[in-house]
Amino acid sequence: MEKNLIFRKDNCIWDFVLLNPLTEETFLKTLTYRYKQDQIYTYIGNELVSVNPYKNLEIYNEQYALAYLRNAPFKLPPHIFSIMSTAYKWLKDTNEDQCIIMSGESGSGKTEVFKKMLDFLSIVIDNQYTDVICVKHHIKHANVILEAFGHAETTLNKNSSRFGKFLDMEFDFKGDPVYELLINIFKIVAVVLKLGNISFMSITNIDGTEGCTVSNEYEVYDICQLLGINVTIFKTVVTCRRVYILRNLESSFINIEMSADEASHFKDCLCKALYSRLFIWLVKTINSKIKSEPRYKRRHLCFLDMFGFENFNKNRFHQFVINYCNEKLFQTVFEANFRSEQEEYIREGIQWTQIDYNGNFTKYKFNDTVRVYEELFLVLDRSSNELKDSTSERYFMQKLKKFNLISNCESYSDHFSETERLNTISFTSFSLKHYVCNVTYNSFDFIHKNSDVISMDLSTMLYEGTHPLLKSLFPEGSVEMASLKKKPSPVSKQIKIALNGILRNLQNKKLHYIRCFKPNELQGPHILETDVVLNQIRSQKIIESVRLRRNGFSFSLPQTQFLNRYKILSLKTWPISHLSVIENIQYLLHDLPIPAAEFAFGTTKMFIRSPRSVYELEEYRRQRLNDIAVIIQTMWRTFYQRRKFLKIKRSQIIIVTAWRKYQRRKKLGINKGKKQIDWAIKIIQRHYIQWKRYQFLKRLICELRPRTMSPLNQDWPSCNIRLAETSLLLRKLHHKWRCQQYRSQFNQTMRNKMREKVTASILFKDKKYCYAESVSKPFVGDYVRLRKNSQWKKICSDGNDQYVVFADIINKITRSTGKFIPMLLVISTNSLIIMDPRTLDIKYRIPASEIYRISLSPFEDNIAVIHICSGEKNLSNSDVSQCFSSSSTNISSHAGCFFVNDYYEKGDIIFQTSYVIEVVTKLFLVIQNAVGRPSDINISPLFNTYFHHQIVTISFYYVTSVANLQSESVKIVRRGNRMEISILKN
Ligand SMILES: Nc1ncnc2c1ncn2[C@@H]1O[C@H](COP(=O)(O)OP(=O)(O)OP(=O)(O)O)[C@@H](O)[C@H]1O
Repeated sequence: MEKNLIFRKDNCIWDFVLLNPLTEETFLKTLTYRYKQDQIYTYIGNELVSVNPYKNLEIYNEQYALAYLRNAPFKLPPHIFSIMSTAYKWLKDTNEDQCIIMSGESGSGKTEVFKKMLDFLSIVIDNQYTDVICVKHHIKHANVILEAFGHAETTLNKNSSRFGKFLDMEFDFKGDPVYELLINIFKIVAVVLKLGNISFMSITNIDGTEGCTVSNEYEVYDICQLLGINVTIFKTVVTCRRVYILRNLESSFINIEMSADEASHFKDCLCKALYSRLFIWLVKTINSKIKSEPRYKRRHLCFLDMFGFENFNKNRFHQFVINYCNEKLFQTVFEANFRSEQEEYIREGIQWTQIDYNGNFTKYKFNDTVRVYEELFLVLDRSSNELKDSTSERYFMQKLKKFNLISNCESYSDHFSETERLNTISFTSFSLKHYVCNVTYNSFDFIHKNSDVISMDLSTMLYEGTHPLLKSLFPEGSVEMASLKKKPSPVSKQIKIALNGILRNLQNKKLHYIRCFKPNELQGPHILETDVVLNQIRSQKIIESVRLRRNGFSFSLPQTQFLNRYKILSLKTWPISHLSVIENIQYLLHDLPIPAAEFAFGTTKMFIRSPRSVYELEEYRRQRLNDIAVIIQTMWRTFYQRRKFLKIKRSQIIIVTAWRKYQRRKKLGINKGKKQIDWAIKIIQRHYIQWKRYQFLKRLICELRPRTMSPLNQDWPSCNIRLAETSLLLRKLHHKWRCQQYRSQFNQTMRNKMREKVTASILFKDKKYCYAESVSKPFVGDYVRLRKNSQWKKICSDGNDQYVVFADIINKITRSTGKFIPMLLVISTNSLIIMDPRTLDIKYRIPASEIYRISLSPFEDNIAVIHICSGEKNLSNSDVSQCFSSSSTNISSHAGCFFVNDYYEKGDIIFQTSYVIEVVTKLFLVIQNAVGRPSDINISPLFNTYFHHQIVTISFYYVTSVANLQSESVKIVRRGNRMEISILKN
């Protein structure tokens, strides 16, 4: 269910199929209850019953449309959007055209349903195509225009359709409509209105004959101006009748003046002709504009909104035609719904108990009434052709009697009928038995309205007008047509052709029914008149429909089509199965999570009982199609990549072959002359370089011998560029040798100092502004004493262990956090001790084996401490000296101290130790970057290193407060000359 969409609480049943017991009373009670709750829609299986609310309900907005589009119909309360959504989805998913039929009396809400459905479509149809947006507007605009022209107020409905709508929308394969629309003309409407204002005045001519004249001439001028016709001709045509006479074998026309009444009647005919022809032209124009090119087969979604059944006090030709359409439509729907469906069950061998749909209407026979209509139309057409005075209804009635074809039918009765002889039915009236009720029609004007003919003079006058539409509206006015004397087809014929066309159109479509009910005759909200509704329940055979839906099936498909459509839902039937269709369907049904009772096998078809099962089946199919789409995608990608790979492989083979070929050719001595020259060049080069090297070594011996042994001496003779590499190696070797010579002079104390200098150099070189200056200064070792006014203190020195105190760091930490008193941090090879500087109480002790291997203090100006140690193994002196000798870093004196007592793996130490020094230096930068500027964030990192050949992992701890030791690990991997450092959070 959609977010933020609140459906009204609905405790009553949604589907009349579930009604128990099923009687007119229970049906009416449920309908009334739901209507009072504003639940105006209820299902009968896959049909919908709608009761006109006569008030606006907030259930037709975009949110509702999308909710019904996205959800299964049975998940949400009944709604027209649900019917619409089902039809739309079927249209997209199957090749079947869909048609939604709205049926019901005049004022039951059919047109509103139609409009809401268009709203639904305009919401759900994809907006990305500008054509589609255009179409949506066109549909709406066309509907507004057609409503404006074709609706009128009647006693049954304030906005009653006077025309039937059959909207046939073509959809392309993407489910978007593919047509456009164009309309507009108002001048003629203005003429019709103005004609209505014209009145006639009786006059007596000089010869004593009666005539008439237009009393409000200004209207005539307006009309003539709008239509572009001559005023004098107009006045003559509307007041005189031209009569053809034959005198002394000579024919001529004379004008006979009409009385005021005659002229007024004539004017009304003109009005009607103008309006009706304009409307027909409008519909034709819209149809021709919206018709798409029949390039390929598209799917159709149709809506049939017929004018509703009408029964007034006086029923004329209009009602006669409207009710014919209703009768015929109802017969078709009824046939499709009851007769053909039940016949199909029997034909297909489905166990079926016949439903008696004649029920209360045994006296009424559809076919009878429709047949009577057909014959009445026939008589009407003949009468129209024969009759010169087209206003005589008596003539029509006599004709009916004369033909005497229909008077024996039960559905028909008139003045002459036995049953009606004693009744009050007038001579000019006849009565027909309709599926809704008996209706008495007055045949007055039937012939005239059916023939829809206007005088030749009028047609000619209008045809010759300058208004661009008149020629198309009155083509019979042209000289050519006039000579043919061709009359337009009678209305009855036009109606029959149009209706039969529509009904034929319905035959191949899946029909969806919306049965509209009118709740009351007052046309107001909140009132449900039992009699009014009961009559509709009976006339529409609703109870029988519910019974049919309850016992029948909502959906059927030929077995092969059923299998083809749903076989993807079982692995036994898809992709390939060699079983028979029936066996496959049986396997398929077995694998489906839908009860078997929902399906029935006919001899050639499969039947599915409830709409819910059909929907579920479709949902499963849709999901499965998605899965299959993924499989196809994957397979395509695999195929595509493999094809690419094979192409690359082939190219590689071609390149390698070519290369080998080239090598072979080279080896076989092709281009021999060039090879010899190359060889000679190489020999000469080699001799030259040997000579140069000799010269260089000689110079080295001379130049380096008298020099001092100081490792600080950077002098080195220059050399030829080809000897640069050799020169560098020699220089390094020489430097090592000089360092060794230099160190061999040291005693243990000096050695220790030197180690500290080296560490200080690692830490501060290129980082401290005073570094360069401090290099040559001897390292004193006791920097505590160097610091005046500090709380620093050398605590003790016991045996091989030495302690470094850097209270300033602690001081700074505690000052910045504001939580702790100044502390002393003591780092030894065995432990880290934090002490109160005033009392020298040990506050915190961490065993060295657990915490650190290298500790580093990078903060205070002149302080840097690197302490490399291990609880496991001490380094021998030779190891240490080897370690230092491996370092190319200059040993220098600096404030700070350094201890080396490292664990190493044999054979790796030289490389690894120098590497660690490099690492620590880099690490320092990493930490700086990671935690910010050291002066702001006071941390004291403690490093822990492990050496595993080329991989060094250093864990370091940093103290954000004395009591809070946090740890992180840095993984360092050496790749050639490059070192990759990454921080691993613990
Ligand atoms: N769903 C609805 N919500 C609100 N008002 C409605 C609804 N359906 C119908 N109405 C009201 O009922 C009136 C009559 O409805 P509508 O014109 O659709 O009837 P109809 O069956 O098409 O009649 P006809 O056959 O005479 O054309 C509408 O003008 C409208 O005021």
